[in-house]
Amino acid sequence: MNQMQKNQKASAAKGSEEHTPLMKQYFAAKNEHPDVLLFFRMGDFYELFYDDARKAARLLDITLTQRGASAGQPIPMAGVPHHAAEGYLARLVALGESVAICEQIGDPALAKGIVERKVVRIITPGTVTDEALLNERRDTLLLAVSRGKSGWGLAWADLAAGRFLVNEVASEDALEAELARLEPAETLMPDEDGWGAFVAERSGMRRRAPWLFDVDSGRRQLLRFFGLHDLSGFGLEDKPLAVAAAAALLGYVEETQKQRLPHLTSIAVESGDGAIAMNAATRRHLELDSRIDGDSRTTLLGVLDSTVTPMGGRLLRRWLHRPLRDRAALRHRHQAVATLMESRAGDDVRERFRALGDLERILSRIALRSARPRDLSTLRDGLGLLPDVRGLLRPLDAPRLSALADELGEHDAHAHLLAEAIVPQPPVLARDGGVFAPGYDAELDELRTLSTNADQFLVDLEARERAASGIATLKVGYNRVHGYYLEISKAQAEKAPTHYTRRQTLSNAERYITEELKQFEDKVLSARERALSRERLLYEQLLDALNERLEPLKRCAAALSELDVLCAFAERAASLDWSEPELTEAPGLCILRGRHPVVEAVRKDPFEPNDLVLDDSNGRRMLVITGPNMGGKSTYMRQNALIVLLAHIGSFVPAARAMIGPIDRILTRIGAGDDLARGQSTFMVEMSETSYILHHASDRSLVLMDEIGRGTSTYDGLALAEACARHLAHHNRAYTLFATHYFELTALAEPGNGIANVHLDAVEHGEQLVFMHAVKDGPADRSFGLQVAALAGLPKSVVKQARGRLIELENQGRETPKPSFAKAALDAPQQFGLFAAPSSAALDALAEIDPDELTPKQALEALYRIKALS
Ligand SMILES: Nc1ncnc2c1ncn2[C@@H]1O[C@H](COP(=O)(O)OP(=O)(O)OP(=O)(O)O)[C@@H](O)[C@H]1O
Repeated sequence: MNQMQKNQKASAAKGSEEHTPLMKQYFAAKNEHPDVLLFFRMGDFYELFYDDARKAARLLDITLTQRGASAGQPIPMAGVPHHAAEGYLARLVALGESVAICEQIGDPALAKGIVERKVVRIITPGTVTDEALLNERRDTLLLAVSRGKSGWGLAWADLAAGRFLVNEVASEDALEAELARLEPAETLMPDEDGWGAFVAERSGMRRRAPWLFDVDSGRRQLLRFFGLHDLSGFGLEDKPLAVAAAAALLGYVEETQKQRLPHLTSIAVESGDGAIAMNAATRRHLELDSRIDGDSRTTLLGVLDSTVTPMGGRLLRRWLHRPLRDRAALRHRHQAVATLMESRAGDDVRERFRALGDLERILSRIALRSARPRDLSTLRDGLGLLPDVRGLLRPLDAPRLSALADELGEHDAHAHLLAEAIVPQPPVLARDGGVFAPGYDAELDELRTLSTNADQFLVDLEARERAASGIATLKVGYNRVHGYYLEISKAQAEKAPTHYTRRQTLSNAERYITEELKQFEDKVLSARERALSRERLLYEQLLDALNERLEPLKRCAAALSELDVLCAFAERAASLDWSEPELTEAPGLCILRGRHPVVEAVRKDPFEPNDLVLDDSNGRRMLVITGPNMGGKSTYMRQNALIVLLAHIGSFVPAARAMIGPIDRILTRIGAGDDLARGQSTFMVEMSETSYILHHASDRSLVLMDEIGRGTSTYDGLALAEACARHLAHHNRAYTLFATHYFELTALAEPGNGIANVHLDAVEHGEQLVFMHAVKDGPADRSFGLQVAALAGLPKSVVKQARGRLIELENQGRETPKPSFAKAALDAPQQFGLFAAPSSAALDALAEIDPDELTPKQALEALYRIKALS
């Protein structure tokens, strides 16, 4: 029980007799929903009390006041206006808070005592479906995790899109990777000990009673929910942990939404086998869609996402986080992109899509019966585009595009229905009517005619009564409370005919009703009322008709989303000069004139393209990359990973040519900007990420290692870096890019052992240092560390002092033999010339010389000789 609950319980218990009836009602509702903020409807406001009020005041920056006292204690209170509640709810949900909405149920005017109130809905970060509470371009997921002997079960649902998926994973690492991929807004877990911090400390975590994750009752629950006899159709028979998670998730959704969920019609298994595996660290390091500094534009998604519709944008994000291994499917995507680009049909489709809207979420709202009139008009306009889009796709020769054209389906009847039913620009809310077009429903038209003709009747009546009474200023009016009236100014009131009955007295006028006006009022008002209820009925019927076609309509929305993404790929490829990658069956990576898509996009100066060739035949599986700070090592490594990733989502790539063999994983160890936030030391994180890589990399994995070992003392770091490099090269045999400042590691490269050196260069122009950014074969010959430090604005005196010390160190290094730690620390048997001493021939020659015996000329010649030997 948290502090808030204790306070409230104490306060409620202290003197429940003395609590006002209203507060008793409040406590009853609050006790049922102790863990969420309770929005308690009072007239035009939602009020929050006690700790809820304090919390809301803090989170929403609203005023904390007091509402009298109950049980002798002042009641802290904060409130938000009912009409503006959506904005506040959106902020709370974005902060990971859940809110129970307690509405007034009865009519306050009719209630004896206080009006009845009831919690009608609980809004939680993972279950929201209201347009205003959702991020347009990001899936909002609710996820449940179950735990068993064989691993973990995951189930996640996107209620706003009507998707429900499950998976099982065997290791904690895989669980963490899935959480990083899916980024759920809310996660349900059994309330038990022993969860890793990456689960237990996630924001939006909700602990639930462990028995809610029971497999057997979970299976029964799923069968009941989907109305099935067995779960084999979903492929869930041998996935008990996934079943348990799915049932826990459904239970929570039913509990909070308090309504049916007809749009969750099936569960799909999304196993990890079909995707290129990327762990949480890799997703972070590659800055796919977020950066530590929060600038999402300078991420891969920021550059790549030129989708026109929000649903296309969301699909692209999903693709980016789940690169495929199915090369046939990828080739079909590449071919579709090439065709859209060459034919320019992509541009035409995109043009049409600008009017498309978010059909995927609209269909969910139709299923949940919360669709608003403008959702229906957007759907109408979207369906109206289909013939055109199909026409654009038909002539194109690409199997995926033909398949998508088919999946769009035929929805003419429903397009027609909507076109006939809805006025061109319907109102925001269905409540006030005016949604249905004239001619759609005869009964509605008749009722509307009645109220329209009423206007003429009133004009006539006014004229007649003026003439009969002789009061020229008499006028007919209407107000909500008193209905229709005849108004006469105070001065003329005496002339009012006797059959006028007084209805209302104002300071300067009297208002009357007549029998005729009363009859008219009943007829018109009831016509209006009946027209409104007729519209409500028609609205429900329209939703019914659309719900009958929900599945084909959902398939249509999915096909439109995919088309949007493929067209965006075509647009990007054309605008950014990207080329079609070749997915080869032969292993290896050959990327010619590759570029970093994000660095290229943000740089004002041209980007220097670089090649990467890794395969067995040329003896290069690992590149040791050296070069100055700022030389471009990290950029080079990441650009190759991003190119591989882009190829595996179906996009073209920023390279002149890319031939890419089968890849099973992308693994990275780069930088460590967010380590402190994660409560581990920089070095600890570095080592645990490295350990993960050494345990998981295969000969089909692409591994990036950036400056490993730098987090500890030089010799420890160097020893570890070399041992890891050797393990990766000889044991994992992964395709590895290994950037390092330890020049000693360049000695790892030997003919035939799969390791090669490349370097990046800089040249000094007087005081200036110019980075070439070109990757060249061979090791770097110097580091320019001090020059870069000077560029960074280190005080001149410090740089000067460092330069002096460097010379000293270098001289010492030459004199003192380096410690022979390497053999002991490294696990590999081979001996590498780690700290290659000056060549022994040169030393021998030096030993033979007696300087006292030499003339200056002989000394100079000897020096040249020794230099040649070294
Ligand atoms: N191929 C390139 N063409 C043009 N500019 C580049 C290229 N590669 C890198 N750069 C520029 O150089 C900057 C530094 O690159 P990067 O961070 O990759 O260097 P680094 O060698 O990894 O440095 P450090 O060793 O200090 O981490 C980049 O931010 C980018 O602006």
